[in-house]
Amino acid sequence: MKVLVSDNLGEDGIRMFQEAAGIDVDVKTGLEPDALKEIIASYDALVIRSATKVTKDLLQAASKLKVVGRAGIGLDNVDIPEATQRGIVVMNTPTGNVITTAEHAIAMMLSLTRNIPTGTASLRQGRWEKKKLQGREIFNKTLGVIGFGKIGAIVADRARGLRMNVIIHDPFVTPEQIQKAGFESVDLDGLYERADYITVHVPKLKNTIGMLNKAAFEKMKPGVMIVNCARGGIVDESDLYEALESGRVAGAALDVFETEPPGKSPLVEHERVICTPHLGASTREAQTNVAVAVARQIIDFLTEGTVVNAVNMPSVTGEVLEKIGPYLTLADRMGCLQAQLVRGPIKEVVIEFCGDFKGIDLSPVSTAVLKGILTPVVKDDVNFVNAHVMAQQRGITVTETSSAESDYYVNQITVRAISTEMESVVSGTIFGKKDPRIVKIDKFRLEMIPEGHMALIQNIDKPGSIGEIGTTLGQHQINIGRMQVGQEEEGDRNIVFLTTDTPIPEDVVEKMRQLSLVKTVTPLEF
Ligand SMILES: NC(=O)c1ccc[n+]([C@@H]2O[C@H](COP(=O)([O-])OP(=O)(O)OC[C@H]3O[C@@H](n4cnc5c(N)ncnc54)[C@H](O)[C@@H]3O)[C@@H](O)[C@H]2O)c1
Ligand SMILES: O=C(O)CC[C@@H](O)C(=O)O
Repeated sequence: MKVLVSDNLGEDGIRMFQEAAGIDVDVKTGLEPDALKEIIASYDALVIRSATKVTKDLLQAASKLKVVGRAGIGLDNVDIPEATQRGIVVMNTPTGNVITTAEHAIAMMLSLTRNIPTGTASLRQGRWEKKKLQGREIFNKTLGVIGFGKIGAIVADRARGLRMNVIIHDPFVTPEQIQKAGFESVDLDGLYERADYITVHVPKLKNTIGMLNKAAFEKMKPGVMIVNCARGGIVDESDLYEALESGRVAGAALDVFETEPPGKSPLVEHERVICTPHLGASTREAQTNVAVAVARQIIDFLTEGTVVNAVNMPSVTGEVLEKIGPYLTLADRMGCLQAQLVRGPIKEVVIEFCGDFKGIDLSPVSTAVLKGILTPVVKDDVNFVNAHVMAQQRGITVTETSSAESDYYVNQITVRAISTEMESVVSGTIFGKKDPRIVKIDKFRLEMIPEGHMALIQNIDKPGSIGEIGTTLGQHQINIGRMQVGQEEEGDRNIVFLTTDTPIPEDVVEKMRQLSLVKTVTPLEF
């Protein structure tokens, strides 16, 4: 078996590959995409960090490749759908660098509030600026932590040790879980109003890009300090620059950037901004942890077939996978749909299998539902191995039931998601041999293909209602690829599913919400 390590990997990991029986390892870092494409066909495994781009083009040339392993968390640089399509397992190491990154966020906050980098630079230029560089104590100040996942929870804990008042905003973790950890759960506006320091620890998702923007800065306490050691783009860089200039934001500490490296930007050069070049995970300890973890996972996979921390596959044989594959896709999409339909943190998930599932192992299918529910919230952190544990840690109870009866279809999966605010029920089945379809949402029957950019619209079933939706989208040059209409079993409402060629921008969604016969509009992404 041949392993290619194409990004810098901790020595301990490389040594493990060298010492593993039956494995040959080549370390070739910094290759241009074409050079990598030329050699990839002879490798069974590829080990990366963030520099190598595992594109569709590269995967097409990777005829022997069985596994891609990321030493670290982020998989933004891997075309996961294409890898899945080709049966290539994609793994990451979701826990090895979380302490290190949390410590970096704390270090950045302290350095910022005490002007340490500026003081160093000023001394190097022969100045002694005690008055100008006076700082602020963090004792008794309020730290707002956005995102109470692995890193956010450690940051909160360390800040408590520094005697800060820590408040948390995470709409996907129940307030009880946050209180159980000893912190106060608040809504986002409450956090903006009260926090002296704000640190973000959310994944980069459609709804977290630009989360800290002009509107958010305007709600914050004047003089707030911002820390971003999560992902570039979660804090809008040009809005941050303006907020620094206006004085609303007193300082910012950035480890990550919209474009990396950011080059010479006015933000990076701003005197009240301190920066590091994506060093959050860069400690000897974390790099050893992730290198050892990825090496162990890949060696075990190549020699024993064991799958650990795969984001795109459960631990089953190829033969079983062929049978359950369509159900895994269906379950994942149903979970993903529920995550987008449900308001408030989900407390309970009930998965019902009805009808004939002969020869199908249903436990990975349930896991796929949970993975689908959690992916829009935690992105690459959830996989087939940890989905159940992660659900449990978030206070989500999971129940499975099965019965031989199914009303409309040979078999049907129903997922009930119950949050603090509502209950949503979605049913799905497989059409033909492998085509997932959502066949019921609450009281509406339909046949929806869950893929691409979509919108779910509830409207009054009257002539003209669908026309006004089409006209609004047409006015904004948004092409409708597919439209499905579902009728309420009893009542006067319709449910309309649109698939569009491009995502529907927020302002157009707002316009659709204003239409006279439209009740609700929910944009969806699969
Ligand atoms: N700087 C670095 O080198 C470095 C290293 C590791 C991780 N990271 C980044 O740090 C971030 C956090 O990583 P993690 O391992 O703690 O992730 P995690 O998945 O464990 O936690 C993310 C948390 O964010 C919450 N969340 C999702 N959407 C939210 C929203 N709109 N508002 C508030 N909370 C929301 C989720 O519920 C979850 O609890 C990620 O962006 C990750 O990529 C950066
Ligand atoms: O490999 C790195 O240094 C980036 C680490 C981090 O952003 C991750 O996603 O794990």
